[in-house]
Amino acid sequence: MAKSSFTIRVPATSANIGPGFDVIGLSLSLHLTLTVSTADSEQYSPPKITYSGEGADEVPLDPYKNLTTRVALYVLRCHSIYKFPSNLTIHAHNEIPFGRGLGSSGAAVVAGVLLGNELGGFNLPTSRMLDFALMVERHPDNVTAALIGGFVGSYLRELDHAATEAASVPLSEVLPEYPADAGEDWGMDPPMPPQGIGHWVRFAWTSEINAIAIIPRFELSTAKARSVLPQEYSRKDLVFNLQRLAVLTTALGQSPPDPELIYEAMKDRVHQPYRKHLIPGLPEVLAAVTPSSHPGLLGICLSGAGPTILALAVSNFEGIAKDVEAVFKRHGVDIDWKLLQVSGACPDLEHAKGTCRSLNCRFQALRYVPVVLDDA
Ligand SMILES: Nc1ncnc2c1ncn2[C@@H]1O[C@H](COP(=O)(O)OP(=O)(O)OP(=O)(O)O)[C@@H](O)[C@H]1O
Ligand SMILES: N[C@@H](CCO)C(=O)O
Repeated sequence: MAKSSFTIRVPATSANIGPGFDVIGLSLSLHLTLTVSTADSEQYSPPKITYSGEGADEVPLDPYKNLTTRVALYVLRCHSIYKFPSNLTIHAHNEIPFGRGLGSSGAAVVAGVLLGNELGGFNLPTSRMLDFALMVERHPDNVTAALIGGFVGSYLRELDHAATEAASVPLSEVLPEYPADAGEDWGMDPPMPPQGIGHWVRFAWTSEINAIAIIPRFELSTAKARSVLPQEYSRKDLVFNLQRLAVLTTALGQSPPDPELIYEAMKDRVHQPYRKHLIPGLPEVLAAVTPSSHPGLLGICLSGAGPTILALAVSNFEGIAKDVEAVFKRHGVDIDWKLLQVSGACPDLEHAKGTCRSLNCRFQALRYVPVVLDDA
């Protein structure tokens, strides 16, 4: 009886970093880890999921409802495999809090793509795996940083008419909640992702910069936080963000990092001002903690769609976190905080393309890159 097992580990991510709305993301040292095994047997038995850690009390354990396994099944079905392998067991251990702006859904989606790829033995290139992830989570910043690792910028290619249609299918058709007893008789084939939807580059990251995640104890869904954004922006506000984004992507790779440059470059006028009423205390938090009031701080912003605050700093981590906590407390919001590391940029071309999966990469920080480890 053949038996195989493997582990998939995908990092949390922080998107936007101030001015880079839907463009830049960082992978962070909190993980979603799947421990997977399959075993051949004469009789088919359906997948069994167990789950521990963040979200354990709310995540569905039915493989046809769970986000990660639905994504894996989508990848399998796109390759004409209509059911999970027999005797599949998955234990998910999750350190990424749900709905806080730390990319929990992006990590779950990327884990699903890696799982589908591994179960099917497809050996898909990274760019193709990103296509699948982008059919599910349609802004590229979290999923690209989760898949590639490090400090990453990405854009979506302008698709031709047919590809635009293919990529615009409603999520419910990409990921229907399959009835568990439907067997292979699904009706429609799933929509194939167009080729080469997302493109990315990994920026340099200075290893002395750490990330403080100050995490309010309430959830804010990305969908809700996106629904409050305007459809149009003034030229003034767009130029404000573009100027800062251009500086930020290089400034965070320079050693020693320059607090004056980075603090200003992490300001934003595209999403944070519109989200402030969803996060009590946000404007005060952003105004109260500066490099002059808190030496060691480089910059501060909303992490992803919030409500987590991301402070980048080289020292004084606890002092910064405690003062943000005090501001939130005045607004009746309790928080938890974590000191996290960001993966760095490896100058090796293979790594820069995101194809390196080595755990022994000499660039220490690459250990946060998502990995599939063969435990067999
Ligand atoms: N490990 C997981 N397994 C299954 N479902 C998950 C997992 N992680 C997240 N989800 C689903 O994703 C939802 C959270 O997604 P949402 O996009 O609102 O927030 P987020 O990804 O944590 O934040 P952001 O996108 O701003 O960084 C959860 O409520 C849950 O339904
Ligand atoms: N760029 C996205 C990230 C959400 O995770 C947003 O801010 O809505």
